[in-house]
Formats: sequence, structure tokens, C-alpha cells
Amino acid sequence: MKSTNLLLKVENLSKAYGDNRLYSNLSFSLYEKERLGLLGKNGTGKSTLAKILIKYEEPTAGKIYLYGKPAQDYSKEAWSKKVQYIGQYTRNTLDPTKTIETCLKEPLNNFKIANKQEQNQIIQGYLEKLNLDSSILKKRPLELSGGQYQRICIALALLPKPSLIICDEMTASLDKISEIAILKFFREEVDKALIVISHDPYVVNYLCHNTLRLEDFK
Ligand SMILES: Nc1ncnc2c1ncn2[C@@H]1O[C@H](COP(=O)(O)OP(=O)(O)OP(=O)(O)O)[C@@H](O)[C@H]1O
Repeated sequence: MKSTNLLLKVENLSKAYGDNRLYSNLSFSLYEKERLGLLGKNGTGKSTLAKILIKYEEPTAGKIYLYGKPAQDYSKEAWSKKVQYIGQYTRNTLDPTKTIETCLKEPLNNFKIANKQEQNQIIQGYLEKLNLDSSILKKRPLELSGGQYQRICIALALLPKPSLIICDEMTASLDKISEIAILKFFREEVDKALIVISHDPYVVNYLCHNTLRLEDFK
């Protein structure tokens, strides 16, 4: 259920790489817990928009506000505490030399969330919600299946308790069983605002309240 508290406002956003104009005057608002789908064909700039929304890339023009404050007034760290990102599954997201336990404790330590004992409980809670056995904590990323790996990436995005998660083709390269389990988890268990970027209308229709098509802002 979305709320009436305005979370994100995107105002007249444009992005171009040289002569390659991706979109102009893209405007939308997102309320707390609202789920917005962004659909677009290959090359329309979906991932570029995701990068802009996580402050990894600058727009060519336009403004973004989070809780009424301009994006440029947030440090990268303060922004990432509130806005997290889950990309397409690749084997490159997690450090292959670290255990899953170390990977999961990093955001908790970086954002100074909870003491050591509470951290273990928080992590255990997410493993249960994501249907992962606690034996996974001692494993290293390359020992996991694709579905397990992506669920750890999802736990990492949820651990800082962000207000908004940008899901950029998050289930695109997973097998159907893992995809359905992850989409169901997001629909039923994740109580955050979502921007769901996908080329697949099924994913967007399943998860989102509203949809924007990037082609409409060309
Ligand atoms: N750093 C960059 N410098 C120059 N051009 C870029 C850069 N990043 C992306 N582009 C170009 O911007 C366009 C949009 O790319 P983007 O990856 O955002 O599209 P997309 O909609 O996510 O595509 P896909 O569905 O294929 O993943 C492409 O033409 C791409 O070549």
C-alpha cells in the first residue's frame, strides 16, 4: 500500500550522450511504498536512468528531490543509505574472496546499524525471509547458485533499510523458478518504494502500481 508521503520527485529530467538524446522532460513523483515500473526497449536509457537515480551519473538537465531536498545536497553515502540498487544478476557483484557473512556485515558496519549480536539476528531474519539456509554464511560467492547469489544481493540492498530500491532487470538472467520466487518475495514481503526497470511488461505488471514508458519522453 503506497502512502501519501512524497519520497522522490523527478522534474524535467533530460539525458544525452553527445548527440544521442535518450529522454527529455521526464517528470514523475513517487510516494513512500509506491512501486513504479519503467519500461523501455533496448537502448532507451533505462540503466542510465537507474545510474542517475543512484547518483552514479549526472543528468544533462533537470532536478531530483528526495524527501524535498535536492539530490545535490545529499552526500553519496547519505543518498545510498536511502536509495539502494539491485542490478541484473552477474557473478561480479560480490567480492569472491569474502564469505557471505562478511559481505552481509559490510553494509551494517558501514552504516553503523546495530551491535554485533543484533547484526547476527538481523542477517538471520533476512536469510529466513529469503528462504536461504544459514550454512550459506560460511560459503563464498562463487559457491552459490545464481538464485542464491541474487538473493544475497537483495539482502544486501535491504539491510540498510532504504526508503527506495531501484531494481534494474533484477531477475532478467535467472532461471524461471528463481525469478518467480524473487518477484513473489518483493510483492509480498518488501515494504519499500520500488522503481522496477525492465524490458518485460510481466515483471512490471506483477510488481508495480504504475508504469512509465521511456519512449514517451524521447
Ligand atoms: N557512459 C556512456 N557514454 C556514452 N554513451 C552511453 C553511456 N552509457 C550508455 N550509453 C548509451 O546510452 C544509450 C542507453 O543505454 P542504457 O544502457 O541506459 O539503455 P537500456 O535501456 O538500459 O538498454 P538495455 O535494455 O539494452 O539494457 C545506449 O545507446 C548506450 O550506448
